[in-house]
Amino acid sequence: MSIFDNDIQEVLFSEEQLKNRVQEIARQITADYQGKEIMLISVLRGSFVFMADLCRAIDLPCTLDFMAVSSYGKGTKSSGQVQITKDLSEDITDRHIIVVEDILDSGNTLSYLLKILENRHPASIRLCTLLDKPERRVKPVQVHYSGFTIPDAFVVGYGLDYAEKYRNLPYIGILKPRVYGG
Ligand SMILES: O=P(O)(O)OC[C@H]1O[C@H](OP(=O)(O)OP(=O)(O)O)[C@H](O)[C@@H]1O
Ligand SMILES: Nc1nc2[nH]cnc2c(=O)[nH]1
Ligand SMILES: [Mg+2]
Repeated sequence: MSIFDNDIQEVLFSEEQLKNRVQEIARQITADYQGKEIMLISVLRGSFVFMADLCRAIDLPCTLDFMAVSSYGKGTKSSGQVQITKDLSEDITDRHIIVVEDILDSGNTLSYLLKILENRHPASIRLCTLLDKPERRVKPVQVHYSGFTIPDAFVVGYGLDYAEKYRNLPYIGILKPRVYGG
């Protein structure tokens, strides 16, 4: 139960389902990178909840860094203009990077971001996204780890916002269109 329940049309993933899937992804990453040290890069702000759960379930030497980009502003459609509002604190040269995202939608954010990071010459770079909305893709993006494929609907919760709200909802749900005037 949450004070936001009334704004949610349908629960897509419960807390339990999210927890189980995050653990599966973490096990896969742990197996794939045996003998290596990895660096997780969380794309703020949406991925902070996923990052917090994922990193604690990965059993590898691991460093963390954060980058902030924004293209949605207060709306439900990508502006197409991706802005870096905070860059990394660490050098990623020769590091094994996993970019951690909450959602891959049009692909505008990640195609832009991955290009920038690749130019910094990491040893390797992979993308881990909790949600993927392939129907909406405008820019192609290669995904290595994906939690769930979802339909074309605006979702909130578990870090994902609408106009900065709902990030603290413990589950992921489809927002009622009346909430954003859709
Ligand atoms: O594939 P795309 O269409 O580019 O959409 C995905 C991006 O949109 C959201 O970020 P947003 O710009 O809303 O910033 P936020 O993480 O601070 O909410 C989300 O966290 C992804 O980064
Ligand atoms: N909250 C939220 N942010 C997004 N960014 C891109 N797609 C979405 C979505 O469905 N929900
Ligand atoms: Mg957002």
